[in-house]
Amino acid sequence: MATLPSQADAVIIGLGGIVGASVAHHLIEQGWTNLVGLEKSAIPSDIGSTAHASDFCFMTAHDRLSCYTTTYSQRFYEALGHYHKIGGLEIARVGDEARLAELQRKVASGKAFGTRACMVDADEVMARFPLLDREQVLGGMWDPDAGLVIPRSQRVAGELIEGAVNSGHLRAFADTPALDIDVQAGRVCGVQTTKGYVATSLVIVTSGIWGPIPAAMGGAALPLMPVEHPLMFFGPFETFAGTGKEIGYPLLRDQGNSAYMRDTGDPTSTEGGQLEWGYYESREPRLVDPRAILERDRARLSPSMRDLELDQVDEAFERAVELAPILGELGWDEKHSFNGLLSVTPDGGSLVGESPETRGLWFCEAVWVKDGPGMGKLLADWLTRGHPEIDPCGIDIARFYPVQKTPHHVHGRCLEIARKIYDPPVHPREPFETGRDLRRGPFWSREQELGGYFMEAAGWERAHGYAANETRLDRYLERVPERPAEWDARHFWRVSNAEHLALSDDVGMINLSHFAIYDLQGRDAEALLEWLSVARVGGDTPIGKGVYTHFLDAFGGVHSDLTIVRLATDAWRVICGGDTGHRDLMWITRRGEEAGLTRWHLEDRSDGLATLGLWGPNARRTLQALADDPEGLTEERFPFATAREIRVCGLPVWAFRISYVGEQGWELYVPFSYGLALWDLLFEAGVTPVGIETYANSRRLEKSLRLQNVDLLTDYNLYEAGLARPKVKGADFHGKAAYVEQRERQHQPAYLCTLVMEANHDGAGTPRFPVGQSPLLDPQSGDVPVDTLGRRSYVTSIAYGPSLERNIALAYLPLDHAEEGRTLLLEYFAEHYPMRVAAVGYRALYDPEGARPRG
Ligand SMILES: NCCCC(=O)O
Repeated sequence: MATLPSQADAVIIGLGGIVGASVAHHLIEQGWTNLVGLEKSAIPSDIGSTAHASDFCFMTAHDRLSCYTTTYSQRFYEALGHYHKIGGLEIARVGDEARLAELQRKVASGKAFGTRACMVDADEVMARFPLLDREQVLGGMWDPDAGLVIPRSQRVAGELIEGAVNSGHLRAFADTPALDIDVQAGRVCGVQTTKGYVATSLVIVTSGIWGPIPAAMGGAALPLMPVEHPLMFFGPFETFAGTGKEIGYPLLRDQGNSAYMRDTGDPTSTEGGQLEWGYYESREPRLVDPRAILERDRARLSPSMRDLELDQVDEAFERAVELAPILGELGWDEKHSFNGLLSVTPDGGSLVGESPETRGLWFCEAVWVKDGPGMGKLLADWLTRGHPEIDPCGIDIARFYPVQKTPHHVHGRCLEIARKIYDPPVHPREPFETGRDLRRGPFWSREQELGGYFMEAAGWERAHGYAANETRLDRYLERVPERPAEWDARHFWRVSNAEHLALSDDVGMINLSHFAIYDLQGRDAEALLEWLSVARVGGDTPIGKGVYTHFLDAFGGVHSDLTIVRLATDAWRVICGGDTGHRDLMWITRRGEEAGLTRWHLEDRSDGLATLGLWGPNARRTLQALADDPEGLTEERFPFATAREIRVCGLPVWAFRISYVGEQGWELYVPFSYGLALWDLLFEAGVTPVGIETYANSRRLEKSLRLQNVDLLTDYNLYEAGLARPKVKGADFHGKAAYVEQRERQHQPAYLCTLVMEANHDGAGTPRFPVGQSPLLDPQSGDVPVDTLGRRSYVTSIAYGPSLERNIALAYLPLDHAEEGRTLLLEYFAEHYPMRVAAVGYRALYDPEGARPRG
């Protein structure tokens, strides 16, 4: 038996599944040579989710990263000779028009993110999968590249590990659980195992449903819960007996019933295979504590294969038989049917990247078989090059604030996600029901009284509009179109657009308490912020000056979009969006450590300072009427992009003259205890409360303002995003070399453009107000434009702008399409809407000269 080495460059905990094996394979491919893999069971694992997985690969999803990792994985399996591309069907049943519409939306996502899915009618569904009752089928989606990992992803894991071991760069240890992770001064130092201790500065946890256990050993919280997933087998099913086929029909998803189905041809048997039917419990999913998973010797089949109770599936199974009567005819194989455990997370995304709690503790968790090799590649890129080739913001473990990783929060959200794995179609604006009322600004009680329509972001409750404004602003509602299509109007309140107009006519206040606010001070604070920022924030930057800036990754990709205000010679206030705030915090601390800049102190003010945006042509007049020093608020004495302390009827307010809504005004920062008083003063002075919808969507799009992780991604540089600065600052900064190289190019491969919808009526004459990310098509070719780096054009943000009376969108277009006046087609629920390019690069459509905020 091999002896555990005393030292390794990386230790993988949970090597034996498809994820651990893929991570090892891709690290070695990228030059890593001294890896140790620990597996508590056999190699490949015979107890984890890989061992019982159905091995499906459906290609198409509503998010770009998932399409990227699945496409990579599919090609990877195919190249190994372990992929059977039989295609996949997703069907809608008769009477379920909403499901059919969802499939149309999915086809559009496939176009946006690079898969080949298309709609098919009921006859074609039947031709491809003849086991169904034709009377039940409304139509479907065909994913031609979908398929099955054959013989098994478990076998692929075994082959990858064998190859890695044979390369001499991986030492693999079966039956070797990790007992503890040695962490000293916040850094991983080694792993204690049943076979001894191995020193290492890098641990990668790929333990699947057990992931939270090694995470806790390393001092980290991993927000993941296993959930039961019934899998039933019927047969023998003889259609493909003796044909040599391992699977005969395509994969079939019946999401309206939260179920899927496939045949297992089993060419090794003359009796044939079986029919497999799987179900995602959407009423009462059964979550399992990872610590309560049975040990191997106590489980009938395996720890991740629990016994199935028929009452878990009764109604769904009846519906399954309606669709596929053969399931009722073939006998149920009780002995081999089971409840497979799989991982769910609080937002449905995988958990990848370095733990915020412990340096050197990395995760690649909550990954499906269809994404295993893709995630392995992504993680290897991240560890080797410093960043993956696709922005990992949606899977980065650092996206969660600590409170979002507490057991109560995780349980509620995981339950919601488990219900949504297949059903119902998830709306892009859909709020969570659990984990609400977690973080509330001091204005919350007033917002309640006004009938706030609350949604949640980063734990904060934010009103998108106020019911009370429906009568106060009824004159504006006349100028705001109704949204007759239910999907377009879902989780949207028309009054928000009336508030938008009222703010621009007079003055409004917006609760911005969700901002993440970090005050930095100390000897290295200036050097640190200068090192991270594209813009100059130190040096001769005057005290009180606010600077809009970006943090770049090493390749010049846009990682953070934020504002930094100099508070004193050695102190700065860093203001980030709530959604991005925790990742920005990790970026500041970790890049600082790496640069040896550690003599600074950071105070997180996010829960102590509430923010009200006061904006509109009458903002100054209103504030002057309340301020202790009205003359101090004139244009001359309080210029744009400056900040200082003021008193508002005696209340201590830090006022920052800035605008994200294209109007004159201030962000007013106030200690929480004074928040209600400030709100009441402004309200009594006649200021209209305006929901966050205006700030985050409608006016943002009218001003062509980009949102990090939505329009701004590390996949694109600042020149492409239209946000590069006129001059490159002299001092060095993170990503500068790439930034300078990008600047020297004559053209960029793509440009972020602003587009307006020319005609928004669908084929039935219904006006549409698209939501979500949709592909753009070239009207000549009918294809999505693709730039020279292979990036596809899709609408990153879209909203109706009531001041312009148009749907307005942002999208990256390749150089040869980024041309003002050019028209592209937006695909939305299978219909096409002309979108005219109104601006290439950054130029606002509302008040393009920017006169209003400076007025
Ligand atoms: N558990 C098998 C995967 C099913 C699916 O991809 O829909």
